[in-house]
Amino acid sequence: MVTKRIKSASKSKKVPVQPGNHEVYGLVLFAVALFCMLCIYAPSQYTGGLGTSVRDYLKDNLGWAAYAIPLYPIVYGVLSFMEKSPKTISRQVIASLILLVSGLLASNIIEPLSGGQWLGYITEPIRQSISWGGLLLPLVGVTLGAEVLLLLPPFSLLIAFFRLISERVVGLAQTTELNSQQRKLYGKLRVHEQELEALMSLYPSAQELKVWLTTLRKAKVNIPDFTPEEKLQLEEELNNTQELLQEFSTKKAREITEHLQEEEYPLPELPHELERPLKLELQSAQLMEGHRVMLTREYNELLGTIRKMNRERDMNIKTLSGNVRAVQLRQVLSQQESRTLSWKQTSKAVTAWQQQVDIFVPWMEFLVEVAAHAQGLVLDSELAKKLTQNFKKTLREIGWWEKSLENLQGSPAVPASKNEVAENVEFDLDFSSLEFSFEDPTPISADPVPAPTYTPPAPASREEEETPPWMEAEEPEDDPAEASNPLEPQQPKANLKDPQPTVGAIPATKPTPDLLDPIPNTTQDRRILDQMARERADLISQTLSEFKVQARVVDHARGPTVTRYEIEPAPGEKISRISGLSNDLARALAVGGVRVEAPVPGKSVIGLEVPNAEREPITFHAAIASKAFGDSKAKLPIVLGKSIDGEMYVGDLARMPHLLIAGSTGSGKSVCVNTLIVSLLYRYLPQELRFVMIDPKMVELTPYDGIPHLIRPVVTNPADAAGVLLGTVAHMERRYKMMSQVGAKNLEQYNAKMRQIGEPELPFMVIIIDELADLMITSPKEVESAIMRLAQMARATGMHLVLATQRPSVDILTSLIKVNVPARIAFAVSSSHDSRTILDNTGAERLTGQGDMLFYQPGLVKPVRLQGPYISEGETVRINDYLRRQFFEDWFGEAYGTDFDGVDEGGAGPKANGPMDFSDPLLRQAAEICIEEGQGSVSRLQRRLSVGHARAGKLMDMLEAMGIVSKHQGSKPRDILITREDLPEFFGK
Ligand SMILES: Nc1ncnc2c1ncn2[C@@H]1O[C@H](COP(=O)(O)OP(=O)(O)OP(=O)(O)O)[C@@H](O)[C@H]1O
Repeated sequence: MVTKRIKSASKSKKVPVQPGNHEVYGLVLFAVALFCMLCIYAPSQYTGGLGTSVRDYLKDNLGWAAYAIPLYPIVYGVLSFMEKSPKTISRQVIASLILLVSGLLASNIIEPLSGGQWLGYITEPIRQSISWGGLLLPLVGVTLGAEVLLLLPPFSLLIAFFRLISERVVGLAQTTELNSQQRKLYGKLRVHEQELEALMSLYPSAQELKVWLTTLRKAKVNIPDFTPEEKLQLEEELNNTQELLQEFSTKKAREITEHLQEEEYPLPELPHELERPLKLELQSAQLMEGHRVMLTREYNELLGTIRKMNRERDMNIKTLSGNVRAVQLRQVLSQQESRTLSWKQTSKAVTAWQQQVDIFVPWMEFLVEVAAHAQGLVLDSELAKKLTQNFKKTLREIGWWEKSLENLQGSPAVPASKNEVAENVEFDLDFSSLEFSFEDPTPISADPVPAPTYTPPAPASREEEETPPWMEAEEPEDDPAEASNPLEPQQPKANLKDPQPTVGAIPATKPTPDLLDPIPNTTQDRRILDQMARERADLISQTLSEFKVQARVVDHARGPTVTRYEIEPAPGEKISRISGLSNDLARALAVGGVRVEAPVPGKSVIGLEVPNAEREPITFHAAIASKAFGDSKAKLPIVLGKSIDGEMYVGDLARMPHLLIAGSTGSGKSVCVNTLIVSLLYRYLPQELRFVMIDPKMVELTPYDGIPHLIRPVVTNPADAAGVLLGTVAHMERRYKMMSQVGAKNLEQYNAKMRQIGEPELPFMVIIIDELADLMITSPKEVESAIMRLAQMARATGMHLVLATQRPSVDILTSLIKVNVPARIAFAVSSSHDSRTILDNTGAERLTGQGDMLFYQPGLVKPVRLQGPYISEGETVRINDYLRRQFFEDWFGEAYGTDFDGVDEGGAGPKANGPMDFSDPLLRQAAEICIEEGQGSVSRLQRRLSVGHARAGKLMDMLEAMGIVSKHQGSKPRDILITREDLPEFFGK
């Protein structure tokens, strides 16, 4: 239509050219053009009144287009002179007019009336209503002008443009779809590849794995060239491979399970002689009683270790019973391997324990005879002397002492039974007539007594295991058996000093430092150390100058694990040049690695941390004896470690308010977790602080089982952990409600109000998870969301989280967890990537292990390097044994213990109590415990039987129903209504 219009327009503009007239037309047109040019282009003083009016009129109405007007008469004038038809140029003229109008429209929309008044009538309403959107109109005009010029159908350019856009969009969508299919394939391939690599690392000789892996890798390279059909085919093949992999893993799992089922860790048996205390009025019997207690405790420890191994094995079998992947196979295999190793040590310890028991048991009978003998007291005092001098040696000489007893003058009192003697022996002897000389081994009779021939048993290896690492290199003095033998009389002495019973309940008190090993004397020769440091400083300066770095060592600070050399760069020298030389510096100093801290906070120097040739041991005992811990005002003080500047860092878990501990295996996490726990145990009674401990590895936290601070037994099954965490979240919400009811904003305010009205206060709660990865693998969503809720909200309620993991990967330390757990401890890791995952910073890859850590919490400029204190297994066992015997009025456990029993699988709430089940195998034991302790307490049962609060509660209800304990009497423990002798009536013989 537009072309038609253009054609008709060109027809209407037809200029008749007559021969001879064309010059006239030409002249007229030139005259018009000249007039227009004069009016429009010339300055106003040359144009006169008419010219100025014409120019003003044109400029006002046409804007800048007025300057183009003279061109048109000139063009047509030229055509006339050349006798050409105006038709030849009309199309271009029309096109130029359309473009001109479009231009005017555009400029009017951009700047009002810059394109003249006439078009302003059209553009003004457009501009006011759609502003710059009105530019679309001139744009259409421009395309129209171009189409006229290029002889194209109207709007064809616009149509072509939109078609192009549509095609591009469609093309892009198609490519995206293609890419996403490809990406999916790559993703699947990667998953299979990882699984295959993991399986191959476990079974390197499995040929089929190699073949599958090669095929997969080839396919991966060729994917871009695959047709869609080939891609579909590949997808199918991948599904098949997945099945094959599953079959392979299941087969291997079956094989491992068969081995696991054969794995047996027999429990040692406690001879019945050791079960009852030695109640003899003899000095030597008191010493021996101490030894009996120690043997029983060792037995319990061994039992604990072996049961743990059996439990771990059962867990392994359970893990392998479902659909297994390489990660589970690896976990089970590595646990099996470490179990085999630890069984080697445990079985040695069992043999050593058995040998000690074999030596000890005859003594119990012998002491009864001594007590029964008329002149036994003489022998007793000498025996006690010898035992105090050298317990182990004396113990081995029972033959000699038996002979001595036989040779004693006077006759035995011949008791009716040995037990009677034990209970009622009375001595009425005159020793003045007796003349004995017990100068060892002088026989007391004329007959020579043969020297003891007993060969002492090999010393138990337990003590060796517990030797702190810094003592490893030291040679034992004289007789190693002597030095580390538990038969030495420290234990009996301690028991003699301790007026409290070795079994049964004692009131809750904080543990005393004497339960810890003595602080070792480690004074190192300062002068030698300074000399060494100076030599190293010279070496550093020399190495720097060899690399043409202008810097010098200005000072040094010797920490327990590393020495920090402070380097001052010359003006203009870049820090990066010095940090870039860390490997060269490590080589020059002949150390494994150095860490550069640039700059040292608060100083204008660069710190170069170089491992010390010899570590300074930091013991937990020394740490809690420090001023920093003693004077700490922290609400929840935890010993973290000693800094390079020699300062003991004591953190406040309440302020952190949650802590993440990560590092590779063997770097010191468990020791650190232990020191954190024991720090709190030294500060708080169970009424003031309670723990929830989750330990899927079943090794690290289980020694705490049974201590009164635990609100429930240590959770070792990852499947239960999510439920317990949800229960903990529910308890937190309960605390919020309780706080809001009394208008308290936090635990401190709540407890202050409770104190005022004489109501019991709520304890702090510390939730410890050692190993987070195991939980995140079992039920990642539940665990993550429970941790999130606790981390975000628990602070005000006095509940704090400590999370430990040896897998610092992003699927375990998710960004959500990291955001909500701001305080971190990083132990040695293998790569800077791992360090970044933990600390969002590099550096942990340069740590030296054995408790060397980087600690960060909000408020610190950067992570601080600390050496964590060491606490041995023996020390924790001693503290736990001490705490296990404690009794306290556990109103909190009675009231809220069930919150922590976990929730049913359906998440319906705490596990239901259910009907009374008098067939509970622990019922008799529960009754015995109550009788032994002289009172009935649910929390005591819970701890001593290692059961949940709900089950302990049920046991107590049953005891009440049977008439063994009295009814619940408010805050007082229940009375016991029967004696031990009555027990057979209830439970049979
Ligand atoms: N603070 C410390 N001081 C001295 N030695 C330490 C310290 N912490 C750990 N060690 C040494 O490192 C060993 C391993 O420590 P630990 O068991 O705590 O490592 P871990 O990181 O928990 O390992 P895993 O993850 O395998 O359980 C300890 O047996 C001890 O010899």
